[in-house]
Amino acid sequence: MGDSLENLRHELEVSRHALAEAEERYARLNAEGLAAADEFENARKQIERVKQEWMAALDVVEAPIFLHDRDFHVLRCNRAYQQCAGLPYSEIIGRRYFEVFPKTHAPLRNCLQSLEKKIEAGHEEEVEFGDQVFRSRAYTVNDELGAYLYSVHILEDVTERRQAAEALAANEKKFRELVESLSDWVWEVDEQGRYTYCSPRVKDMLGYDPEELLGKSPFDLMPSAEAAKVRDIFASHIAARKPLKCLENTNRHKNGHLLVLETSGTPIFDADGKFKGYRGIDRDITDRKRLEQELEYQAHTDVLTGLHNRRHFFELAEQELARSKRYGKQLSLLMLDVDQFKILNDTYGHHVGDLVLQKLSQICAQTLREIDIAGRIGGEEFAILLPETRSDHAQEVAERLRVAIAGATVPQESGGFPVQFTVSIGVTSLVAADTQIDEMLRRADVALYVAKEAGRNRVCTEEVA
Ligand SMILES: Nc1nc2c(ncn2[C@@H]2O[C@H](COP(=O)(O)OP(=O)(O)OP(=O)(O)O)[C@@H](O)[C@H]2O)c(=O)[nH]1
Repeated sequence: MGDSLENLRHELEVSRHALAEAEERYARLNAEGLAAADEFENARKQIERVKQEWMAALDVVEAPIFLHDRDFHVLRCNRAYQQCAGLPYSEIIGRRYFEVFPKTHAPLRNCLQSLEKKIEAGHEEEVEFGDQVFRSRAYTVNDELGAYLYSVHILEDVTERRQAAEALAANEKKFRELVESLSDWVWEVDEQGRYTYCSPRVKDMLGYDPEELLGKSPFDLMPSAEAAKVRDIFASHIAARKPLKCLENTNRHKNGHLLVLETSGTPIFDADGKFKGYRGIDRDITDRKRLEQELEYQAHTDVLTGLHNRRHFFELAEQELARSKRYGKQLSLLMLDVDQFKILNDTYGHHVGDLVLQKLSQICAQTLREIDIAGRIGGEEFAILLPETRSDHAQEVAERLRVAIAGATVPQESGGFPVQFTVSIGVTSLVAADTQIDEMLRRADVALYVAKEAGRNRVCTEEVA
């Protein structure tokens, strides 16, 4: 009995201890529980605040943004998304985004890509929605262990950018077609004068593919003497950043022949005003130059004899007179007339008369110097200007001519004896009082008249006292 009481007391004592411990543990746990509940509540509030801040931040973003789950149900969306969808927040959440906005009837490709975990973020993708174009970016968000949490989708309105890009591409195409349809060669050079662009027309013009010329300079295409001549002209324009206007230059075709180009261009500057080179065109004017030269030759030349015609002789003579006076140089003039030309024509025919005039011109060309100026100023009347020649030397030249002409013959059409002919020559030289070539011509004419009167086939000089 005593033992069982003792046992009971012992058990009571143990139970009392256990109870005290339990009470103590309860009190401790209760206190911890309350603290945990507080902590939980604080954390919940903090999470809510952060969430609101994030939503507020997303709302100010102009691009539509939404979060969705694996089944494409919208979890959250910003204000821009609601505006695009034309629905309030409450009517969007929980619906599949492609049935709301953009209504593509199926998930976007890049969204599927990121969900399939092939890539963290899907490729950018353009989505057309009505008149608008959006650039879609999709991201998958996972927890630390890699488990899927949700997807984020950003849609950026790129309608204007795309329209601008399309307009630019259309403009570029138009420009390229225009450039390629031009008969001129369009080019660009950098600040060093090296080609950075050549239109395909250069192939027809110079025989080179455009790529062959990139990095080369225009002077590489010119004969070296021409390059040296033109380089200075180009250089002065470029140094002053002046437009190049119709600058003529001779170039060598890839196959070797020469052609004349006309170069025009304007300087190019970047947005900061820094000089970046020139852009312009080259036109092949070879045929035009040839025609111009031909016309000029015809306008200046006597058809029968090939000497300067009357008008051109007077132009050149006036220039020479002015130059001689300016530099104090000597200048002499010969007036030369075929003797009895009328009889010669009447006797042998007009054709033989023409041959006489041609023969006489040939002898002049052979006897005179390069700088002498010979012109046919009347039917059988010739004038010869001898620059830097004083009177006695001019008389010698005239005498040499007279003798050479007297020794020449022209054949007859009928095959008879060759025909001889003579000339009379009047000589005069520049004096300080002369202001126009007419004054010298008048004196030479007087001398010529004297030569004719004195019996022809002779040289006479009209000196001024
Ligand atoms: N064959 C030929 N004759 C021409 C040409 N131009 C002028 N004549 C002739 O040249 C002749 C000039 O004759 P004139 O002015 O009387 O002089 P000329 O007979 O030479 O006599 P002088 O001068 O006194 O020695 C005319 O008969 C013209 O018809 C031409 O291009 N060809």
